[in-house]
Formats: sequence, structure tokens, C-alpha cells
Amino acid sequence: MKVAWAGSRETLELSDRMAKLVANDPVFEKFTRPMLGRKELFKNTLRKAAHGWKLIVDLRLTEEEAKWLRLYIDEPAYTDLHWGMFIPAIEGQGTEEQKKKWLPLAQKMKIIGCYAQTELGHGSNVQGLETTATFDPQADEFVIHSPTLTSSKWWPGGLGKASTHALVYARLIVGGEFHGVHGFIVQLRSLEDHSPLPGITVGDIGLKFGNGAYNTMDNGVLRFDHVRIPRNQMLMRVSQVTKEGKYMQSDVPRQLIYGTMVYVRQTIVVDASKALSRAVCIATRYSAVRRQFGSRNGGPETQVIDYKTQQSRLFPLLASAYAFRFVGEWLKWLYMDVKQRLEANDFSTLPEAHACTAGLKSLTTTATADGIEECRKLCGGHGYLVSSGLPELFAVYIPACTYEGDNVVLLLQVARFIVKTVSELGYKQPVGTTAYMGRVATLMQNNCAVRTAEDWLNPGAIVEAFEARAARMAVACGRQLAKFENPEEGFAELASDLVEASVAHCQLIVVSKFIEKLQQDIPGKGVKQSLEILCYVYALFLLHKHQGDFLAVGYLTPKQALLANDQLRTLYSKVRPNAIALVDSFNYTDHYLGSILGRYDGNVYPKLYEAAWEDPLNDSDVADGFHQYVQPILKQKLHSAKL
Ligand SMILES: CCCCCCCCCC/C=C\CCCCCCCC(=O)SCCNC(=O)CCNC(=O)[C@H](O)C(C)(C)COP(=O)(O)OP(=O)(O)OC[C@H]1O[C@@H](n2cnc3c(N)ncnc32)[C@H](O)[C@@H]1OP(=O)(O)O
Ligand SMILES: Cc1cc2nc3c(=O)[nH]c(=O)nc-3n(C[C@H](O)[C@H](O)[C@H](O)COP(=O)(O)OP(=O)(O)OC[C@H]3O[C@@H](n4cnc5c(N)ncnc54)[C@H](O)[C@@H]3O)c2cc1C
Repeated sequence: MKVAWAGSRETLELSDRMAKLVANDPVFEKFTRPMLGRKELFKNTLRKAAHGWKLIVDLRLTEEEAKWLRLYIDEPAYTDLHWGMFIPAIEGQGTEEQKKKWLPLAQKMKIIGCYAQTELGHGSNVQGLETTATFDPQADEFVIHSPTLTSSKWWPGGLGKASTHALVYARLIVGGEFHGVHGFIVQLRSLEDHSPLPGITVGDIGLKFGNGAYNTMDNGVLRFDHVRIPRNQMLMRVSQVTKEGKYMQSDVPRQLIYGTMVYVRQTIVVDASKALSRAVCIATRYSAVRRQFGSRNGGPETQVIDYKTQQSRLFPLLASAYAFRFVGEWLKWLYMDVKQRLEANDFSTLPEAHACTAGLKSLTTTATADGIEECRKLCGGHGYLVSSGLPELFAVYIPACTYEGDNVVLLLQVARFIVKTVSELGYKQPVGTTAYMGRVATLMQNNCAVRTAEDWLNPGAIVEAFEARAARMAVACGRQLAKFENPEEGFAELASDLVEASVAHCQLIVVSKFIEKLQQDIPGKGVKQSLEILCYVYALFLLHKHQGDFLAVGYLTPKQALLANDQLRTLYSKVRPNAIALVDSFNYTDHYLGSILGRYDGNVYPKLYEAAWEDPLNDSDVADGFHQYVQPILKQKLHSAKL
């Protein structure tokens, strides 16, 4: 199962080597992180990032090894944006000449870059950005300017203190005409002493949610006062500005300017399975250690993992972690395929890639953020201790529902794609993830054939149920929209229904990709069977949770919905004996998990007890401030006996 989770034996071995390298290196210690003040915390992150880079250089790690190393260091840092957005943006939107100039500098870390798109006034509405880039043909330069307070760049990770350069998204103005938002490479700080260059005001935006957590990142604010950059620092793969001041658009679609977001959203789906699996690993191991009630004749109490309610909350999350792992694998493949096509100037699959990355990013991050919090509750009171690892994981993870596109805004993008597909059904055969809509007549007509709980153990029955629900919800939205004279008004009015239809479409993708995964050759005794059980758990859990949809569209009867729930209970009993093995298969070191409750050896209570004494408050028996603030109260002489 470790191989199935990792994707291949090679990846398992490679990631295992990197995990151990980090776990055994004292520089990467992270348990004191929540106790540190902001300055100390940030300096510590800089130290870890520098040490990580030294290892990459000294040990000549490959790009793949370096990625795993950064993952296991497990501390958000400026390097995430440098490697994760600045470099990919230049790769995707730069010309060959620009790539030749900037990529070697960035890859050798001679410069540090961030992705400066969001502003104080606009994040979701990219076309609403206010920063301007005005071409000055006399000087052959762009003038980058922040005309208003709300045009201040606000949020970019790595911008606050670390970056020397930024990829700045600004409205292009040539010859007094606006040409939409484009990307520009702008140097922010001196490469000699790191001080901000003239015309640049830059700093950190302040503390964020949670102790430690995302505060290791220097999310920044940035203002430009007529900062000049050479013309060739506008990324010009999509459109160009000539020396003479002529704006030219190549055959490449404008949307490619948003290409970095497609790339990052795809990586966020893969990361969702990592974050959720960490939380599930902690909650599952602890649920096997923890005992409450049920002692008979002085024997041990019941392990809480044996309670059906615990199983019905925990096992769907375990199944979701696997489901997100496999849909992430597929999405990576889809992205690589689109990338290759784009390089050959085939842009036909870009809209689907945008819809899939946007929708799956939204679906998986929402479920993961909620899932981490559920895991905290599954661990009872001890889950609220920082040493459980769950509060920090939650605090670091939840912004994933917002960054790289607010999850609702992204689902509305999916809705546009679905509505367009439905409206074109008469003359255009849908392909890829919308191919099922080509069978819309059948899906609208046929109802579920399940008669017994066992009938639900059939991938065909499950896929058809999810297809029928998604198709019927999409068609219902299409019909409602058709009643509006102004389609945009209709879209705004029906937005909540459209979001629900998008969720149904995205859940269908995840379920289908899990089922497709099971059609592949999966080596290892019992591995495929265990994955099949998890796949059914994932699908039937969703069906149970959203049974209102399935019933409302008239595909299921209440009896069939009840049968699905009966089957789900049986499946939980089948997961139980392998639950610990299924989380051990994630192959996480105790260092990466960062949780006393999730320790591999299960030695929870002695270690919790030990850790309590390491809290700084326990450095002395009498706390600082006691004599000043508490003792006077204890010693006071009150006049009223009642008080
Ligand atoms: C204890 C420690 C624990 C550690 C745990 C580890 C957990 C992981 C932690 C990870 C740590 C660090 C990682 C940090 C990473 C943070 C990165 C965050 C970076 C950012 O947030 S960058 C900023 C991102 N911003 C956004 O995403 C903005 C969202 N808005 C948009 O994307 C768009 O503007 C829009 C909403 C899509 C715009 O809509 P609008 O209708 O206005 O669109 P346009 O008119 O502009 O275009 C319409 C046209 O274009 C199509 N289209 C839109 N987007 C794309 C696209 N990306 N690709 C292709 N096509 C696109 C759209 O479909 C329309 O097409 P049509 O005309 O209909 O054919
Ligand atoms: C930790 C973190 C790191 C980040 N890193 C970066 C970075 O490196 N670089 C960068 O450029 N940016 C970064 N961002 C910014 C991030 O990309 C934006 O915050 C995100 O895109 C959401 O945009 P917003 O803040 O404008 O939200 P808003 O759009 O203001 O959202 C507010 C509310 O309005 C709703 N809403 C907005 N528009 C619509 C609509 N059309 N229909 C219905 N509802 C709507 C949303 O659903 C939400 O509920 C980061 C943000 C965070 C939190």
C-alpha cells in the first residue's frame, strides 16, 4: 500500500530518503515553533531555508529530491513562492530570450522572486487590479505605479522581507490605451544590501491566524512610485509591446496569462491529500490508543476507534485522503498533457484544464480544511493541544480555501464551463470530464436500478448515480437560466444553485478517477481489495451526505438511499481491521507528523506528560507576575464578609 500511495517504488524510496534526511537533522526541529515570537520565528525559517538550500547544493539533489526535501521541512517559507510561482510564471509566460536570462538566476537563487498579483482592493477580480504599467517609448521603459491606496500589492508570500524581485501583475497602458493585466519582472531590493530600491515601499502585512503556523511566511505589502523597468521585463509570450510602442497579441490565448494559477491549483490538489492524510493518520492512531467506557469485569475499556460514530466520521476522511491522492495524480497528468499541447500551440484543452484545476482545488481544499478540524474533534480534548499537531496543521492549511482563488469564486468558474457545455449539446459532442453529458437524454430518463445493499458494490451503479445527479443538476440550472433575458443577471441570481451543480460535477470526477485507478494493475496482496473498500466508502459517504440532491433530481428513491447507508455501515466494519495499516502506508516520519497523539509507537500518555513540563510556564513553580498581580488579591483585607 505504501507503493500505491507513493505512486511508484522509486518515489517511495526517494521520498523516504528525504523524509529521514530532514527528520535526523537538528536544524529542522520544529516543536518549539509555536512558542517563538514573530522575529525569532521568521529568522528561524530563514535559517532552515538556507540549510535546506545548502543540502540541495552540497548533496547535488535532483529537482524532484529538492521538492520532497522542502515538503518535509514542513515550514511555509519564501522559497515556496520562489520555486512554486515565480519560476513557473517565467517558464509559462516568458519568451525564450526572457527564460534564458531570468531562469538561471532564479534557479541558482542569485535572485529571489515572489508572485505579486493580489492588491489591497482586489484579489478575485484580477481584471480589477489597479497597479499600472505605462509604456514610455522615449526611454523604452515601463513606468510601474500604484495610483491609489487600494492598488498596494497585498498578500504576496515572500514579498515582505525576502524577495529581491517580484512578478508584478499590472494594467498595461500603451499610447494612452489600456490592454488588460500583464506580468512584469520588477527588482524590488538592492542585490548588495537588500534595501528597497528608489520608488519602492515594501514590508510585511502583519500577524496571521494561529501561533507559528503561516507566520513563518512574510506575506507583504508593496507600493510603487513611478518605478522604471526596461521594456523587456514585461513577460511577452502572450502579447508584446514593440520599441515603437505597438501592442501586439500573438496566437496564444490571453488566458495563458493566468497559466501559473492553473499550475499552482493542480499542485494544491496534490497537497490536499498530504494535509488530510496527516490529520487522518494522527486521529486514527490516537483513536486506537484512546479508550473510553465499556469495560467488562475490570477488563480494558473500548478503543474509541471501535465506536460506530467514530468510524463514520473518521473513515470517510481516510477514504477522502486516498481519493484526493489519486485524483491529484490524474490532475498532474492532465496538466502535463495540456502543457505539452500548449508548447505545440494547441490550446483546445485549456478551458477544461482551467475548470478541472479550479473545481478540484476548491473541492479538495474545502474538504481538507473541514477534515482537519473534524480530526481535532475526533481526538477529544487532547486534539486541542498544540502538541497534537492538529491546531498548527489547521492554521497553516485553512488559507488554502482562499489563496489561489477563493473556493466559491472558483466553483463559479466551473459553473460557467458546465453551463456552456450544456448549451452547446445540440451541436458539440462534449469530451473529457464532461463526456457524460453527451448521454444526457439517457441520464435524465434512467433511474437507479439498485435493489439491495450489495447492489451498491458496483462501480457502474455508483458512476451512473453521480453522472445522473450532476447532469440533472446542470440541466436544471440551464433551464432556469434560460428564463432570464439577461444571462449575466440569471447567472448572478442562480449562483448558489450553480455552485451546487459544480460540486456535483467535481465529486463525479473524484469518484470516477478513484474507480479508474482501481482498473489499473495494483500489485501487493490485498492492496487492491483495500482500495476498493475505500473507494466505495468515499462514494457512498458522498451519496449519503448529499442524498438530498440525488432524491431531489429524482434519480434515487428514499429506499435506495437507505440501502446505500446500510452498505456504508458494513464497509466501515471492513475498514476497521486495516485502519492502522492504511495510515502507516502514508509512510510519515514522526518528525513530519509533528504529533504526540499520532506517534508511530503509540506511546502517547508518557510523552504528553513529559511535554507538559517543557512548557515555559513550568520553568518555575511560581509564575512571573504572581507576586505582582495575584498575591495582592490573596492578601487583601476586605471589609465585607460576603466578598
Ligand atoms: C504545521 C505545518 C503544516 C504544513 C502543512 C502543509 C500544507 C500546505 C501548505 C502550503 C504552504 C505554502 C504554499 C503557499 C502557496 C500560496 C500560494 C498563493 C498564491 C496566490 O494566491 S496568487 C493569487 C491567486 N489569485 C487568484 O487565484 C485570483 C482568482 N481569480 C481568477 O482566477 C480570475 O480572475 C477569475 C475569477 C477566473 C476571473 O474571472 P473573470 O470572469 O473576470 O475572467 P476574465 O474576464 O479575466 O477571463 C474570462 C475567461 O478566461 C477564462 N479563465 C479564467 N481563468 C483562467 C485560467 N486560469 N486559465 C485558463 N482560462 C481561464 C475563463 O474561463 C473565461 O473564459 P471564457 O471567456 O468563458 O471562454
Ligand atoms: C495565506 C495567503 C497567501 C497568499 N499568497 C498570495 C501570493 O503569494 N500572491 C498573491 O498575489 N496573492 C496571494 N494571496 C491572495 C489570494 O490569492 C486572495 O486573497 C484570493 O485570491 C481571494 O481574493 P480576495 O482576498 O480578493 O477575496 P474576495 O474576492 O474579496 O472574497 C471575499 C468574499 O467575497 C466572495 N466573492 C468574491 N467575488 C465573488 C463573486 N464574483 N461571486 C460570489 N462571491 C464572491 C468570496 O466568495 C468571499 O466569500 C494570498 C492569500 C492568503 C490568505
